[in-house]
Amino acid sequence: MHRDDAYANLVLPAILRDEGLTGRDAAFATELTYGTLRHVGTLDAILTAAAGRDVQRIDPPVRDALRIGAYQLLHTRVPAHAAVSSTVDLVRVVGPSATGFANAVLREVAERDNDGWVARLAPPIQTDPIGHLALAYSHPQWIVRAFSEALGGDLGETTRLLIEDNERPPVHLCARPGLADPVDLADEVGGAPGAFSPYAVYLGGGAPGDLAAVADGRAHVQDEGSQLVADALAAAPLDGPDGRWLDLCAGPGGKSGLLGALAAQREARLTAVEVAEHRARLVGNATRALPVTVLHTDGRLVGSEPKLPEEHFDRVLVDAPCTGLGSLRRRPESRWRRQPSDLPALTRLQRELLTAGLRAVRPGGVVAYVTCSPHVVETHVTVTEAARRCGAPVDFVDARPLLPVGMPGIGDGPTVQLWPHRHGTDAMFLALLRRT
Ligand SMILES: C[S@@+](CC[C@H](N)C(=O)[O-])C[C@H]1O[C@@H](n2cnc3c(N)ncnc32)[C@H](O)[C@@H]1O
Repeated sequence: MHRDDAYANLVLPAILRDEGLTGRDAAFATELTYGTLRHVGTLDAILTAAAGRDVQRIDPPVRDALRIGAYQLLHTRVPAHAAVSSTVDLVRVVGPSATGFANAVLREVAERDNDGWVARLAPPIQTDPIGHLALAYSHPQWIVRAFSEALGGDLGETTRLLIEDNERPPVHLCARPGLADPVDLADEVGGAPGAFSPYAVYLGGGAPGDLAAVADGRAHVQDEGSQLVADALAAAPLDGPDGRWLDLCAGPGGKSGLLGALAAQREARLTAVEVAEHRARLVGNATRALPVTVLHTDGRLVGSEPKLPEEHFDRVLVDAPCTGLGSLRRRPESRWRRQPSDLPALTRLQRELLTAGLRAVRPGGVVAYVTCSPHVVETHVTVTEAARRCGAPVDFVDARPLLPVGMPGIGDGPTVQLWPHRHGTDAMFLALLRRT
């Protein structure tokens, strides 16, 4: 993972298959991999202290073995002697000259539990709350700062969010409207209907790729929050025609799948735009048999691409590329890959795509701007800037009444922010804008 910049959720299943690991062994290997990747920031601080030298100066294969060993010692019920000896056995393979060193470092790590190490190494919460939370809950400081800002500076809530990010989330399915009933689907897959989305099913366990309902297009894998924001766009009140829907950033096709199924029920047609060729193909697969036209092009070409005329569409979704800080639970390595320096290029693209969406919608039509990030620069700042610069009059629509009745903690409007620790969803942001 560290050497090749790979993604755990893509690489690990193939490795487990190649190694013939199944059942409890596969589950344990998965927990060690995901857990170590999530906690690596804190583990590295602990290993640096235990080794008496910067962990970055340890030979990478030995360093990775030590991280896995420290994770076992501090976060699992594996007995300390077993964690140390299995890690030393691993070091014997990847760096034989370092076995004595690894043994000494891990014995030092085992001297304290995780809380003991945090108490020793983290800066005091009173003087450096961001630094404290970053070390205690293994997130980069800039991400903790961004979360805290989006949560109005509430450190208690920020802490709950960081804790939630370190948990493995359940898989959510979307029972496609008109094609599957969520209660029946929950029975079929041994899951439970979702708490908020009328289409959601929480999968109890097992691989979603093996499910007949997913294979035959009655359902797809999709976070419940993603379902809610797509549904809110479809539910926004509209005067006049309602047959032309547009998804300007469609790949890999989760929201297009749900919008396409809703469009089928309402005799509407969805145009799904995606700039990356392989992702456009995924959108095609995800929307087979639905009233969806996939367009492999740049969404910013509204007005110059003949199939994307200005003032043409009734409902437009701009599910913009973003840092993904709202779905760190699902991608254990991503918090360490993302950098604050990613923001300027991303926010510029977000602004340009939202501006294009606002040009594509007809007067009276609705645009939903969505990110799976709660970073205020990607949410409120982008929306305000795009609305100001788009050159057309736009109003905010209060999105809250378009979420399920009584759903708590979605913000003070007119935009909506969902949270893993409040709703069990990814941290989806939704702004609804109407061209006047
Ligand atoms: C957040 S993802 C969309 C997720 C998707 N709506 C879903 O629910 O599955 C953003 C997508 O926008 C695409 N994208 C990036 N720049 C684009 C552009 N200029 N025009 C169209 N699509 C773009 C990315 O390739 C990526 O697939």
